[in-house]
Parts: sequence; structure tokens; C-alpha cells
Amino acid sequence: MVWIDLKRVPVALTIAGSDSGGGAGIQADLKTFAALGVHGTVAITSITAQNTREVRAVQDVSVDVIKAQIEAVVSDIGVDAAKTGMLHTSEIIEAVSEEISRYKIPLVVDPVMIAKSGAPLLKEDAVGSLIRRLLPVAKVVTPNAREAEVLAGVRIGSVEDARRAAKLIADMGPEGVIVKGGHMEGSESIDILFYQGDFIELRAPRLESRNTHGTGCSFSAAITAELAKGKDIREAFRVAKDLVTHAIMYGIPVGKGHGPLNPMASLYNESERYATLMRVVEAVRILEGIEDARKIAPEVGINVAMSLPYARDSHDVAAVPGRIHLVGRKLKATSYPEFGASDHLARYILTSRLYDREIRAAINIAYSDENLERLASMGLKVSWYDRREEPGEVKAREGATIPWGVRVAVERAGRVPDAIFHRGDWGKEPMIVLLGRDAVSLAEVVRSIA
Ligand SMILES: Cc1ncc(COP(=O)(O)OP(=O)(O)O)c(N)n1
Ligand SMILES: Cc1nc(C(=O)O)sc1CCOP(=O)(O)O
Repeated sequence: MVWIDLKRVPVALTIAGSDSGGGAGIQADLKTFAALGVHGTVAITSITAQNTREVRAVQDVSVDVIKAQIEAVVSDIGVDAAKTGMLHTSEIIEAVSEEISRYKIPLVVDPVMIAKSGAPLLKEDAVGSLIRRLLPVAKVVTPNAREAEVLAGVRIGSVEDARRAAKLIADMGPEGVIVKGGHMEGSESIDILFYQGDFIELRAPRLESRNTHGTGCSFSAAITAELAKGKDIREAFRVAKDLVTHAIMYGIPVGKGHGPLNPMASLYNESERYATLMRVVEAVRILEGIEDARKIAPEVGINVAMSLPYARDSHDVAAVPGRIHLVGRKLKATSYPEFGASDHLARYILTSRLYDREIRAAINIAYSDENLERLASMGLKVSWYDRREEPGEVKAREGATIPWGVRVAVERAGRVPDAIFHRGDWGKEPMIVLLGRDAVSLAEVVRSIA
């Protein structure tokens, strides 16, 4: 939930380069500020002709105009926190350092050195200025492992090395140092904050995605936005890690190289909460209206589930707590739909979405040959998995059966099918699970079957 104080909207300033591809630089920063409910202002330092594959040209803005932008914003609007991104030359770094010292603005420094495409964004001879002039006026510095190696002068191959580098960089003046692990090896992306003599480590599963352009920019912008709201560095670190993980999960597949991450993912999710819940309410109404539901109701009950468009886990899936049960011939929901109320169907949806982002809804009905025949006669694609073929190591992992089964069924069908069935196992009722984009359309299919 983004809380916005309408009486006093926090203001953040980004002093950074422009990316014509809209993925990194000030474009990523402004999206991130907006996603976190902060008004964003800018001082453009360089204009880059850039896309997802390369940086084709760089034109630095004159030092006078960079200073004028900062002064224009500070003198009228006021700035609660600022960040730097691409500062191409020593002259630019020195000018920015002077302005920050003059106005005493809390500053986050993202020591941008090289673009994801490999192009240098900081001149080699400017690293010294960055260390001497910018780090001493910074509140937080957010290097990735490669940038931390350059700043600290040590090689980073492990979390221990990253901790050592963070301490060395802290000696250069900033209050907090975050060494990001995104560019390192391993199944987890581990970021380390060194602040007030202590380390905080945040972990997230490493996501396989090409669409990560602008990650460093969004991360530092999120820290800046939270500092602008008056949050502590540690809290800002947590928010930034969370936002970036979500933004990479739903990176934007544009261009032929590294597409941008999507800093708006959590905002879009929040905006869809009510509409998603209402689709489940409507689907339940359709199911409760079925005249004779005896042939479609399983012993364990029916559930209807629908996920948010940028769902991360079962908390982003709405369903009926306690499910929908047969009372006489009719179905009756035990309670009103809620997010986080589904265990099984949420897993069907979340796994299917790894193959097809459009899938957001699921309904389970009783397994029978008759119900399968009805689905086939409606032209729907049906696939299946056999719980007795589940490998031992999958069985041993809590909650792994359905993701495994969905993978088997999807691979068998060559796409996410319209329905997946299994014939049960010891103590496990056989089931048919319908999958699709929308809970209401699925409920209509169930009504036709019944
Ligand atoms: C104008 C501009 N600023 C910063 C960058 C760096 O972005 P990227 O290459 O995606 O690297 P990270 O943000 O992930 O560190 C850029 N390319 N252009
Ligand atoms: C209990 C159950 N098992 C299913 C299976 O396919 O194995 S579907 C199902 C019902 C839905 O469960 P929930 O309310 O946790 O989403």
C-alpha cells in the first residue's frame, strides 16, 4: 500500500542522464518515484541516444545548466532527498557536489560506471572525483559488486568480500553503503547494507530475465523516495529490494537486448485489487445460481481463484476461504472472497503464469469421464498429470506437487491447457481444474458443464 500525504507530498530530485529507450536513467527514476507516491523532479546531466542494446551517442549538458536545474527546483519546489545517476565527467561531479553541499540535501549516490550494454557512462579519470567529491557528501552509496570493486580497490567474489568492500567505502564518507549482489553468481541475489557499524543482508531468489535494464537506477531511486518520506535507511533498503525484485519479475519485453524492468508493477497490482476481487464475487454468484451442481461438486468443495495481473505469490490471489460446498443441489460459498485464501488453485495459477502471463483464474470441479467429455465437446484443450508418477524429491518438498503436475501437463499439451486433471492418489480426491484469464468466464464454462 502506498500512503500519500496529500497535505505535503514528498519531493525527490534525480540528477542523472536521460535514456532515450525509457529504461534507465531519469526515466526509470521518475517511474520509481511515482510508484512510491513521491513527486519527482530532475536535473539532466547527459542526454544519451540509447536503446535496449547499445548507447549510440552521449551529449553532456553544460555544468551551468545542470546547476541551474538544481537551483530552479530547490528554490521553488524544495527537495526532501536527491540521488545521482550518470555523472559523466569530473566537472559534472564537482558541480553536483557543490550544489548538494550548498543546499544540504540528503543524497543517494548510484555510482553508475558502465551501462548494461557495456558502454562507459563515467569517464575513467572521473572515478577519483567521485570518491573525493561525491562520497563525502553522500548519505547512502549503492554500488553493484563491480562498481564496489573499483571504489574499494578489492576483488569481490563472495558475500564476505562484499562486506569488506562496504566497510572500506564507508570510510570514504557516506553514512550507509549498500553493495548489490545482482551481478554476482548464485541462486540468490544478496544485497548488503553497512550502516552504523552493522550489516543487514537482504536476499531474493535470482530471477532469470533479460529485462533488467535500469535495475540500479530504480533501486537507488526507491531508496531516495523512501528517504524523502522521512524513512530510515534500513526501511528504505527493504522497500527498494522489494520493489526491484517485483519490477524484474515483470520486466518489460521490448527491444532486442535487455528490456527495462517495470518499477510500476506493484502500483498496477494495487490498482487491480478491487476489480479482481469483484470478478471472484461475480463468479461465485454464477456458481451459486446453478440449478443442480451435484455432478460438478467435489467432496472437498469448489473454489474460484483469480490473481492480480502482477502476482508474486498466493497473497496476490483472491479466492473463497473455506470454499464453496454443495447444500442439497445448490452450491453455497462459506464466506466472502479474500486475497490469500487459496492454496491449491493459487499454485495452479502461479505456475501456469510462468508459461503464459495471461492466465489469471482457476476453478476446480469434480473429476468424472462425463465432465471431461463435456469439456472436450466444448472444444477446450485438456491435459493431465499422474500423481503416482511424481518423483520422490518432489513429493518430499511441501507444496511442490501441483507446480510439478502443472509443468507436466503444460509440456504434454504444448501450451497452458484450458483444463488439467489428475486421477488422485492415496487419500487425494481426483480433480479437474479449469484455467483461464478470468474467473467469470470460467464460472460460465462450469455452468454449461453442469
Ligand atoms: C542514462 C543512463 N543512466 C544509467 C544507466 C545504467 O543503467 P543499466 O545499464 O541498466 O545498469 P543498471 O541500472 O542496472 O546498473 C544507463 N544505461 N543510462
Ligand atoms: C483441495 C484441492 N485439491 C486440488 C487438486 O487439484 O489437487 S484442487 C482443490 C480445491 C481448491 O483448493 P484451494 O481452496 O486450496 O485453492
